[in-house]
Amino acid sequence: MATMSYFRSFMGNHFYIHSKLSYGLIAMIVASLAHYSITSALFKSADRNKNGRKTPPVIPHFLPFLGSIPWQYFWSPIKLFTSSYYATLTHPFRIRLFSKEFYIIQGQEHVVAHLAQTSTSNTIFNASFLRQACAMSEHAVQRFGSEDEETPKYFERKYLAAAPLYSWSSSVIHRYLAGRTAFQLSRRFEINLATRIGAHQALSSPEGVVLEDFMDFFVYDVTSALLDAMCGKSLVERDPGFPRAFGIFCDNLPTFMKRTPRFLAPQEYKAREEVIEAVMDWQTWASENFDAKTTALDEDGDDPLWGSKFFRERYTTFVHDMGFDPRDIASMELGFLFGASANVTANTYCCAIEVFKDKVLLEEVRKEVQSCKGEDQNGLRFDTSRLVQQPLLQAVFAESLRLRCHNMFIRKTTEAINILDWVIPKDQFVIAWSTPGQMNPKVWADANGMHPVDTFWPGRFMKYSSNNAPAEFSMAGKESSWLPFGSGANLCPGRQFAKIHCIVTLAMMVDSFDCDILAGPRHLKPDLGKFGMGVLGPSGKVGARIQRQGTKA
Ligand code: HEM
Repeated sequence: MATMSYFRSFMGNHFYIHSKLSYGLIAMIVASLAHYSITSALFKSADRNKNGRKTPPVIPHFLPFLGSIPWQYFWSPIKLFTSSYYATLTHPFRIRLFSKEFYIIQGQEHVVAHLAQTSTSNTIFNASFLRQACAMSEHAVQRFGSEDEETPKYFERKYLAAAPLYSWSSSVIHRYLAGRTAFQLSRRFEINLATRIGAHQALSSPEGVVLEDFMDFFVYDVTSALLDAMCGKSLVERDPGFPRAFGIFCDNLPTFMKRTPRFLAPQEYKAREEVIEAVMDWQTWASENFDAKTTALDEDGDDPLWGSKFFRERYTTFVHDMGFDPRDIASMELGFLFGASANVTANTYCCAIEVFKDKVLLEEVRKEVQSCKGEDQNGLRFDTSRLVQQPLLQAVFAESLRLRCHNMFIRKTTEAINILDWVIPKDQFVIAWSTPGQMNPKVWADANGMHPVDTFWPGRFMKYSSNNAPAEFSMAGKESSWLPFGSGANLCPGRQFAKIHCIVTLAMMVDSFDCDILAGPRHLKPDLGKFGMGVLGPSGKVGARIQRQGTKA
């Protein structure tokens, strides 16, 4: 009897617990479906408000407390923006993650209007970059973000919503990368690169050499030519290992930004330490040896120790006048060198691979390069201003960036803003990507579907007229869907130099080398690990056989 009643009571409890669980589960499913239906209905109605000011709706989701996580972003981000539900959205909306909300801007006209805002701030990105990637001390990062810092007297504050030091530093950079100083930088780069290519070991023997990693040419020759052009020869001369360590540093931005523990990436952290030390050593040495009375300056005020007035003056202001630690200023300048080199080198590398891979394209590029040759008394090989106007070379540059450069633009509103007729309140995170526009088939597909948008085809940027006139480079009507350099208020100040760097390097290479690319499609696929952080280089090592031009059998 006792056993029976125990059995009955056990079964009764069991059913009771089970049915409670089942009811709970059913209730949760019903609540989730109801929540999804409500958020869907609100989402659909958000764009219907014709009275002007609209609020970006929350993306439909099932679980009220969890929100919506676009998982695909983590393994296939380009597809997320090109062939998922998110790709169909053409207006601003909100994503909710636990208790946080982010505003996501979709639709090209909205993205461009968002980037034009001057009252949104990117300080949060700048601070994380300096702290996490460039290892600047917390004290210095705080000073950069402080509204209480005073900038030098001659400074006119920029209209952007940025703390005084960011704003000042940015305006000095804009000045350095414009007009005559930018022109001189380009010339120095061109001369340095010509010298390095001329002395290249691989080209001294007619058989040429096989490079296990084609990127080595860009790290040791192209990047060194650029560093020498910006900083003078002393940075690399004082630490000949700098280009290699700098290459590792640039290639590992995600490692630092994600704060990967040091024991998982010892080589990467070691490389970062080396480059910070090297920049500090060069700057300290230049500061100790520069003498305003005796050091020779050229007609632009540049000197051989600092390479340019730009670095000399920034050091004097930050270290001598404002009392920053030289190591923190080395971190800051490392950040600048990263900005000036990482994307530009990766894009030029990708362009060289595309051009050497396609023999028809190579011959067409060579014809353009040939038409711009002419030695001047300074040893420059090309008429650069003519070279950078060549249609196919420009198209190669633009198409590589369209396909490979994926930027995430993250801002915080400092006041309520209007993005066309959508209103975003103060103190909100607003995010946009360059990807949806750059991969939009409606904008970029060719008429007969021969060149899908995920393939490299410079013809997208060429305009052919019917009356046998030469083809022209054209971006007409597509500008808002091509945002590798951003747009509006924070547009990249190095974009003109980036074009010169790419086209001049390509011209010198095709004029000097024959080159076989020794890698299959698997290795050439974009490295999605850096998605959102600029140009995606190939995901594997790319071998190359290079040989002096014309010596190939
Ligand atoms: C292909 C090459 C390049 C790409 C794709 C690129 C892309 C960008 C992007 C997307 C931004 C931010 C725009 C925004 O937040 O709205 C930016 C900013 C910046 N870029 Fe570039 N860039 C390139 C080359 C260069 C070069 C060669 C230099 C310097 C010589 C440079 C210096 C800078 C600086 C200093 C900023 C920050 C500007 C400021 O704070 O006002 N960039 N770049």
